[in-house]
Amino acid sequence: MKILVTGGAGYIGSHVVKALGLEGHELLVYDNLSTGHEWAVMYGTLVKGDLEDRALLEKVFREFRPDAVMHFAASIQVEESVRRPLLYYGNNTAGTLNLLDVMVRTGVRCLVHSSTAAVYGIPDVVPVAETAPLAPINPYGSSKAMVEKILADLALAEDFRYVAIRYFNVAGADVACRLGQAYREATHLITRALKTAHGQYERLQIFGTDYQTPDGTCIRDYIHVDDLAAAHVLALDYLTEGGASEIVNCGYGHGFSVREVIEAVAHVTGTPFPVEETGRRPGDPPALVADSSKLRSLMKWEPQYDNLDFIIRTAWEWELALKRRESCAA
Ligand SMILES: NC(=O)c1ccc[n+]([C@@H]2O[C@H](COP(=O)([O-])OP(=O)(O)OC[C@H]3O[C@@H](n4cnc5c(N)ncnc54)[C@H](O)[C@@H]3O)[C@@H](O)[C@H]2O)c1
Ligand SMILES: O=c1ccn([C@@H]2O[C@H](COP(=O)(O)OP(=O)(O)O[C@H]3O[C@H](CO)[C@H](O)[C@H](O)[C@H]3O)[C@@H](O)[C@H]2O)c(=O)[nH]1
Repeated sequence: MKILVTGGAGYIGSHVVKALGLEGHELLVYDNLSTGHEWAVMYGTLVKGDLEDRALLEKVFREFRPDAVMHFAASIQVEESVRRPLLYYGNNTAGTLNLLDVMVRTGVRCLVHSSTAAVYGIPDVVPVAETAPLAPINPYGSSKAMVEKILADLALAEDFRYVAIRYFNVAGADVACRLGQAYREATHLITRALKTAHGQYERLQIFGTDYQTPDGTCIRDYIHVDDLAAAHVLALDYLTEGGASEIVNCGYGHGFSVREVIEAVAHVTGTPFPVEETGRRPGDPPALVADSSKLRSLMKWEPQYDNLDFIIRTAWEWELALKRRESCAA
């Protein structure tokens, strides 16, 4: 199949491009390279373009004529979204509207969409199922919840089907160490902790120790990026086989606190590092853990890397490879 992948030069998108390429699909990656990298696109053609550029987007759709779209392009940081809400509504909500408009006008009817656990806000029940109410507590989550609503309305109005996958906390790197997170500044917990262990940062801050959790720090469901990539391939197969529109959670179903992650990073790297306890980060819910039984039963998703130490080890090996790459380039 011909698949157009927005944001395919980014962290998660590049792992999905790898998985789709291995399946033999023909790929076109549409990415503005704001946080993504040309070297991360292992398969297909890269077109540098922005979701805002509707004319270019439409030209690319008319020339490539995709059978389906996978949509990763977005702004992704919870804390930044609290400071810069318009950036998030613009890039994530309005940007997706542009994409959907072009899809409808060029007759492309299948979409796999990156949604997020942040749409739940502070769920009453954890692990949280897809049926839980949407009550985002930060603009990032709201920008994605709005897209879900737009998708539902569009699927009613048009011959259009989608799978929205609500990812929990994506972590780790390609097991063959060719891909991984590569941002100028790390904000995600595991990457930030690894870079601190490596000496890039003086200390790791724990954002909040007074949450209603067993050790007072936030709990998240950390899922290996290649397991998430596999879920995308399954979602595409599901749509291709005529499956109806669906929303599915993707996580392992158990969480780790910030303190537990820090301990695991120190253990895997063999390098204890300075930690500072500080105040809460705006927009953070106390605990997010997935009930992914729907993804497992409907799409036969069977994760392979449900092991925090393994996830951290792949990210650590990638971090060391990235440092070697940077020092060769310097
Ligand atoms: N990382 C996580 O833990 C996580 C969790 C839940 C959901 N998600 C979602 O997964 C998707 C991918 O996230 P990621 O972690 O790979 O982030 P990322 O920043 O690595 O990837 C985003 C990619 O989109 C591109 N991009 C951004 N805005 C664009 C625009 N306007 N036009 C064209 N390209 C644009 C960037 O250059 C980048 O390559 C996002 O939609 C994000 O909301 C991520
Ligand atoms: O230096 C740090 C970084 C993070 N944290 C804490 O670690 C936890 C995880 O934070 P991340 O920044 O790694 O991830 P988030 O949970 O904020 O968000 C991630 O997962 C969400 C879904 O759960 C979203 O989709 C989002 O895109 C993605 O970045 C949070 O409690 C955060 O406060 C720290 O204590 N110190």
